[in-house]
Amino acid sequence: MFSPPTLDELFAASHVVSLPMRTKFRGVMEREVMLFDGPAGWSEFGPFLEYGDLEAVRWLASAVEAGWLGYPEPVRQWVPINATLPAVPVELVPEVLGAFDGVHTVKIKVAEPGESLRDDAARVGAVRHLLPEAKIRIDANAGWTVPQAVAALRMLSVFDLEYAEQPVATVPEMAAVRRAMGGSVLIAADESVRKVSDPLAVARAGAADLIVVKAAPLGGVGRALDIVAEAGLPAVVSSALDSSVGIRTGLALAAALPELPFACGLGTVALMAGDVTGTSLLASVGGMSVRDVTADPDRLEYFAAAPERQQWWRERLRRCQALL
Ligand SMILES: O=C(O)CCC(=O)C1=CC=C[C@@H](O)[C@@H]1C(=O)O
Ligand SMILES: [Mg+2]
Repeated sequence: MFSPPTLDELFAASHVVSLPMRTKFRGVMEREVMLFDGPAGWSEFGPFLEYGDLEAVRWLASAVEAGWLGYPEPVRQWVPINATLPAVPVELVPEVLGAFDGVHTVKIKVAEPGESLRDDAARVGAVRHLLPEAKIRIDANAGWTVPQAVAALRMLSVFDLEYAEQPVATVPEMAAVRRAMGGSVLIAADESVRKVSDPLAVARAGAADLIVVKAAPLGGVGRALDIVAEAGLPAVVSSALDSSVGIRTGLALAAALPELPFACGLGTVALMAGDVTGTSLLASVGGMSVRDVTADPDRLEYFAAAPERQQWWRERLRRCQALL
């Protein structure tokens, strides 16, 4: 029987770092996470700062599973990876994509607050121009209403989209967009899987063609594998903007899924200007080999968060551990 770590064991294994970003992503220029040096390997607890404890506790379950139990047997040793393009101005597109090696698939953020469909079309068009053969997927992070999504997808489909991720917020809205598009653009569910009490509702409602799965928000690799099996839909593994330690967990999920029909969004360390290891998990020639990651003590010290932020994370850990 697995006996989970006590709070004292978690405290003793923990390190809080603040990693600088190269490009603003989710509106932030730095990513704070807590890492654990667990008996089964390094693991990451990095719910975004604004998340409440009930959501954050799933990220802790994932970190405990990874650090104290380890990962399931991989069924593949290499995972195809997409480049991720934040909602940057068009003139920055070549530079941001230049950080990714061997780009066959690009995920582009669209529907950013304060931006217009014209900005989205310019960004997607710039990628299509730069990479005529690449697969292009877009992610609206629920930024559109149903009519806006239908209009946007009709317009952006001229650039040939692999799929559109979370165009709208709710499951019924996702179903409405999917119906309206009639299969001309595939619909992927992200927030409708990872931020809801029932991650299978979207599949049951026939509201998506595929699901995006992220190990930490779903409570770990084991639970994510179960969700994919039960959903019965193709799955894309993606990151939560993690350090290489957290990416390792996503990689374990991608490596263990019986089918992996899409490139995975695990290349996001390329968007960061600092990492906890000198051998970052970065894609090369469009993919990543499955391997372990160890945090480097010098980097943990160099990127250590300010004392008051460490305290904030310890309080969060205390509250979430009580909810596990
Ligand atoms: O899937 C990818 O290409 C990268 C990961 C990614 O886009 C995300 C990571 C973390 C938070 C999210 O806002 C975002 C997403 O919505 O998928
Ligand atoms: Mg998404």
